[in-house]
Amino acid sequence: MRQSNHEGHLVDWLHEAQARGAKAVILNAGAFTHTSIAVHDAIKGIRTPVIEVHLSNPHTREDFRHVSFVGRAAKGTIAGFGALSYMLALEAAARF
Ligand SMILES: O=C1C[C@@](O)(C(=O)O)C[C@@H](O)[C@@H]1O
Repeated sequence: MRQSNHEGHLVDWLHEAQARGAKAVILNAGAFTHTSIAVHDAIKGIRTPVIEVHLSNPHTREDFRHVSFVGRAAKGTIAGFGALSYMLALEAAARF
């Protein structure tokens, strides 16, 4: 598990995930979810499936959180279940 406040780290780690043969990436991109074309393009640029995760359900929050550049590129999204969102994403990653 990795954490960074820097968008470029997320881009680099997505590329690294493919280079290292990761089975999947579970990604909570935080506020970059709603702003980052760079993260969107990195997800599109790798074959490794990316599962978008959020603790909260962004669709029940402010309008600006209703757009997800990550979600447009991800295999699927799990949101709104708090920490359980990560467990559900792990379960999904293990099954495909
Ligand atoms: O940083 C965060 C947290 C979040 O990704 C979540 O896990 O609920 C949802 C985002 O909208 C927000 O910017």
